[in-house]
Amino acid sequence: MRANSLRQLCNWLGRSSNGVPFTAAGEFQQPLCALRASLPGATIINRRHYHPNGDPPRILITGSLGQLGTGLAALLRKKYGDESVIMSDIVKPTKEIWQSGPYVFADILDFKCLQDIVVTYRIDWLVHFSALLSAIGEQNVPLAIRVNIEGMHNIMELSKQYGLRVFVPSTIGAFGPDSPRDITPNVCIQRPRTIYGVSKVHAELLGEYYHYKFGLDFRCLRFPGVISSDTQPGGGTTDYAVQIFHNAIAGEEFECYLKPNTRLPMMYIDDCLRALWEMLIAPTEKLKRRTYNVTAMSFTPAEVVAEVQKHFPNLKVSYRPDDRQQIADSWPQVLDDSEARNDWGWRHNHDLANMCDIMFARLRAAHANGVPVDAAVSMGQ
Ligand SMILES: NC(=O)C1=CN([C@@H]2O[C@H](COP(=O)(O)OP(=O)(O)OC[C@H]3O[C@@H](n4cnc5c(N)ncnc54)[C@H](O)[C@@H]3O)[C@@H](O)[C@H]2O)C=CC1
Ligand SMILES: CC(=O)[C@H](N)C(=O)O
Repeated sequence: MRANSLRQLCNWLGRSSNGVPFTAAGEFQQPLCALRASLPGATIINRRHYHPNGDPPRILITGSLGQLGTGLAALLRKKYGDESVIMSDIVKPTKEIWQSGPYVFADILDFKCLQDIVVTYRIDWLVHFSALLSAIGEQNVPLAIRVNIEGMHNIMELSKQYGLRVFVPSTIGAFGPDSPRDITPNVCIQRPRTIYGVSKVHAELLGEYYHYKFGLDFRCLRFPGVISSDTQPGGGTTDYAVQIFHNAIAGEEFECYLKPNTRLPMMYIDDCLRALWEMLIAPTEKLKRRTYNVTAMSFTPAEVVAEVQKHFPNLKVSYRPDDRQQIADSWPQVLDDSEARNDWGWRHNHDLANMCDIMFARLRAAHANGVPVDAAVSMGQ
C-alpha cells in the first residue's frame, strides 16, 4: 500500500500511520494492533514517537557543543533528519557544526530566547545538556547555581508551557559519601557534597515533581563518567579517563589527578547516547520511574593504564591527586542499573578492552586525516 493512501486511511480512522492515537505534543499511545492486522503485506515501521502525519519529532538540544551534545545531534539527525534537530549553545560553532544543520544561540538563563526557539522551530522534545560539571562547578559556585539550578527552572517552565517531552541527564555525582558506594541502587540516600551534585538532585526532584503535579513527560538518566574520542570533556572529575587516550596517542606522559585505586563507574559515548535515545522513546507504560541509573563498567586509573599500555607500552604515568580526589571518593564505585535493564531493556555494548580498541582506532583515524578532534564527529567520523 502506498504511503499516502495508508496515511489517508489512518486519518479516516483517526490514527497515525502506524496506528498510534495522538494525545499531546510528542506523546503517543499504544499502537492500534487491529489496524496493523487489517493491512496484510504493508510495511509498518515502528514510529510510535512520530507525529500522526508521519513527521519526525523536532528536538532542541541545549549546551549542544559540549562532550555529549555534538554526538547526540549527529545520532538524532541520522534518525530524524538534519532539520529536525536544533543544536544550541552560547558558544560560536565551528564551520562544520554550522553547516551540519540548524544551530542557534540559546542562553538557558534567558527564558524569552528559549520561548522564541521553541515556537519558531515547533519543538516537541528538549534535551537539556547545559551545565557546569563537577570540578569546574566547585571553581565558580555562583555561576554553577545560576546555570545548573536557575537554568533548570527555565527548562521546567518552558517544557510545561509548551507540552514538551524533556530529557535531563543526571550523574553519579548526584550521590554522596552517605550513599552506598558498592553497589549504589537507584533509590538510596544521596546528599552530594558538590554544587554539581546538589544541582542534579534538584533537577531530578524538580523534574519528578513537574511530572506528578503537571503531567510533564520528564525523563532522566544518571550517567557515569562518559568517555569519547570526538570532543574534549568539560571539566569533570572523570575527565582523566578521556585525557589518558589523547596523551597516549600524542606520545606524551600522563599525570593522573586521582589515586591509582580510585574506582568509578564509566561508559563509552556510544552506549551513553544510545541509552539516552532509548529512554527518550521508551513507551510511557514501561517507565516505572522517571530517573534511572545506567552504567557499563567500573574501573580504576591503574586498570585503564594497564589496558592503554597494551596499545602503548611506553606510556609513562605518574599520580598526583588533587581536589578531585575528594569528589571521586564521595561517588559510587559501582552503579546498580538493574531497574533500567528490567524496565526498558537497557544493555551496554562496550567494556574497557573493547572501548580502548575503538578509542584508539577513532583517534588514529582523526590524526591520520589531520582532523581536529572537535570537528571529527560533525564530519561523521
Ligand atoms: N560528560 C560526562 O561524563 C557526563 C555528563 N553528564 C551531564 O550531561 C550533560 C552534558 O555534559 P557534557 O556535554 O559533558 O558537558 P560540557 O561541559 O562538555 O558541555 C556543557 C555545555 O553547556 C554550555 N553552557 C554553559 N552555560 C550555558 C548557558 N548559560 N546557556 C546555554 N548553554 C550553556 C557550555 O557552553 C557547554 O557547551 C550535563 O548536564 C552533564 O551534567 C552527566 C554525567 C556524565
Ligand atoms: C560523571 C560526571 O557527571 C562528569 N563527568 C563529572 O565528572 O563531573
